Amino acid sequence: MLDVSSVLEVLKPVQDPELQKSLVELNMIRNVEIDGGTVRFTLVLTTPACPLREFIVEDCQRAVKQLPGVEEVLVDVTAETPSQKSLPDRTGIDGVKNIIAISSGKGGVGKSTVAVNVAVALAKLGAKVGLIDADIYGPNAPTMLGLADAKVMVQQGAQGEVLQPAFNHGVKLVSMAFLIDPDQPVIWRGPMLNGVIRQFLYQVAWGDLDYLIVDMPPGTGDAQLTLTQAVPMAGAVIVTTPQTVALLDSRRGLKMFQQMGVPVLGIVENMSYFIPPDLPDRQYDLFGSGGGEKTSKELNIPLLGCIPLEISLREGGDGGVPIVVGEPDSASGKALIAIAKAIAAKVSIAALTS
Ligand SMILES: Nc1ncnc2c1ncn2[C@@H]1O[C@H](COP(=O)(O)OP(=O)(O)OP(=O)(O)O)[C@@H](O)[C@H]1O
Repeated sequence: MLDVSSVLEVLKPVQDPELQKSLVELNMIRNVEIDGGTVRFTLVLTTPACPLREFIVEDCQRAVKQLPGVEEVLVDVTAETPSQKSLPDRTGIDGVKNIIAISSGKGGVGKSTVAVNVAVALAKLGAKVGLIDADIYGPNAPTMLGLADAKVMVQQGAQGEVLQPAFNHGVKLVSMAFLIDPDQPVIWRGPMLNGVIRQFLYQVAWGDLDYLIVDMPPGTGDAQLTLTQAVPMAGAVIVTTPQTVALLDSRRGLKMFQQMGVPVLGIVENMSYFIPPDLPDRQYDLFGSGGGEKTSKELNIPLLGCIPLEISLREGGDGGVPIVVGEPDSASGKALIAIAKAIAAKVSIAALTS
């Protein structure tokens, strides 16, 4: 007899491939309905950016089709991103589920490019996303998001004055660039940074967010400490290039996050190889190869992906149309979308298993 409990019974052995637990036990199968030979249910994933969405749906369909009398299995897929656990000594942000730092040991390795494209890719996949550009040395996220001329507006909220973030490509943005005078030397900007980071966390009308991405200044300075001491973080991603110096610097960053109790979700290797625009099938290892993989193995941190050096990626950044929107099928576009999915998966696993 085809009924709800027999459907749940055959679905029990189907596991979330990353959490390695039963979908039924994780309460990811809901609203089972049976209409003649048609079985319909909702699969609630832990992130709209789930990289294994299709596989999970197929596994569910295969399992239910084993039941006699089933002709059709319809799966409605939705997502509820789990929230990172709050910590006794750190204050979360109301409505913001997961805060992720994008960090690098040194400047110019493509940290902002990764932060912006990951944010936009997650938004495109259906998540609610915010981005804090906390980089005092090169606050270029507004340009990359097509918001170079935007201003953050101050509004009177219930809790006093709040900043209204700028918005484009599905991402809410606040940036140091909206606040600083570009002609002022960087040395004068440093002292204001800590206060500004707190303001960007707690005095912005973020609304509900699945992910708040923070584009950090390079290195292991005060901004990192302020952030990791203030809010509970879902994790940090370290961007590096294949060059050894960049790798050494990123090790320092890794240690700092670990000491502050922030999980390091993985390493992203940028500028891994060069793809000439006129010879898109060729690949040149300009800075040597395999550095990210080697570090990932040595430090036992996952390698989330490798991004090629591609002219269209820089052009997308300069033109305010991130490559994951402008040319999602390019090599770097694909790499960045896969990295966004990998980050989302790691965050969900951490939230559900910690
Ligand atoms: N894989 C890539 N291919 C082509 N250009 C890239 C790539 N990654 C980054 N760039 C370009 O390199 C420049 C520096 O990148 P980005 O601003 O993202 O680095 P950053 O680490 O955030 O630097 P900073 O520390 O100065 O903020 C930008 O012009 C960007 O478009």
